Amino acid sequence: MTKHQQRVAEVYHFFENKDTVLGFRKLLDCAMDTQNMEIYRQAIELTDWKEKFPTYIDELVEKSKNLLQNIEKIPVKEHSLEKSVLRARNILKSYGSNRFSLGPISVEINKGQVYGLVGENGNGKTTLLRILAKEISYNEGELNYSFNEEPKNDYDLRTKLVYIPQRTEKWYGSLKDNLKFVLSNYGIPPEENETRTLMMIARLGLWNYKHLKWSELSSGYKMRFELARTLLRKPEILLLDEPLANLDVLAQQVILEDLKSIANSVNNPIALILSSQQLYEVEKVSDKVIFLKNGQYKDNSELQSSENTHLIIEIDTPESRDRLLEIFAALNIEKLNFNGGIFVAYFSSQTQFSEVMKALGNAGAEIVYIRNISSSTRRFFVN
Ligand SMILES: Nc1ncnc2c1ncn2[C@@H]1O[C@H](COP(=O)(O)OP(=O)(O)OP(=O)(O)O)[C@@H](O)[C@H]1O
Repeated sequence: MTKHQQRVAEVYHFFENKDTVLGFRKLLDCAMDTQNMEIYRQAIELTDWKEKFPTYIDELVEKSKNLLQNIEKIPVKEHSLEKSVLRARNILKSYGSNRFSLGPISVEINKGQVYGLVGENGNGKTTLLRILAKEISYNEGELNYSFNEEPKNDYDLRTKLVYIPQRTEKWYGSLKDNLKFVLSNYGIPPEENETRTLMMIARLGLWNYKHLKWSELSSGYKMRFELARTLLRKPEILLLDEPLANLDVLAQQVILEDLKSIANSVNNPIALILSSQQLYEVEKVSDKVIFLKNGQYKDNSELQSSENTHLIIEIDTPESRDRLLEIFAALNIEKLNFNGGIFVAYFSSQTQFSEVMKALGNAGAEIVYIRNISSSTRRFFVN
């Protein structure tokens, strides 16, 4: 099975289970991979129909499966993912005006991979992203890229290597016209421009917003517009600074799922690094999570090492420390820290998470939430 066939099979599975929300977005990904304008037109028509009749689920499943049959027939060229597209070695950066210094940092990423960049405010996330994007200089180290083709000039480099800051600039006119303008700069003929633009609008969930102006969009949709504008230019490396800021939890999960899926495109995969404060959400989609503290680098591969086998549990509970210690007395508890309203309990590696939950349940403890953070980058924050 080719990767395209696998992705198509996955979408069939979604529709067979009537999971049309994520299924439809994945259907559009498969459609996009074909780079076939007839398929694009069919996908656009279906999106328009779906938005007009949002409650006709059975018909949507039927129509989507028909489109999938057409998509399946189109051969999709698979892009090799073997070579890293960005390699940074021992990067060091200090700002002359203050004592902050970043590094040494070494990062390597392939297309199709997603890296999350986390850390508290002011620990160097933006600085690192801007260095990797060649927007600011560094003092020491090496930074190399392997694009499909050597960039011809700075504009070409900025097409392949894109950094989207947290606050983006205001634009004028309608969302759709702004997107069409991007492709017209690349000399795409009008009919194809219209089709590619509408396809991108459909894929990024902007269908009902396409005629709106900048001031009429919420910040989440402004970010989606920025992504659409960038993706039309087919970047190879995408660096996003806090794309989840200002989004509600559901919107965060949706955009992360979308980003992961888009980065994993069969014929146009992207290496994606995004910074965020939303650790758990980012962890779910990331191939690697990088943690910065005072400019120093750590990543989640350290958490898999043999010295790090403790069971560490985060518990939000109104119970007192003494009460928790009593509940956990028989469970080899080593340490119980109170951290910003939440307890962090450290157990030996022999203790199982299920035993901890059982002990809490048997004692009738009141729990707001409980999470096993043993292999989460969250450990770097609480230590
Ligand atoms: N142009 C600059 N000149 C001097 N110092 C700077 C400059 N830009 C950032 N800094 C300092 O570098 C440090 C790291 O900042 P940076 O913006 O990279 O952190 P961050 O992790 O992205 O923070 P946040 O989560 O708040 O966006 C901070 O101490 C900041 O004051």
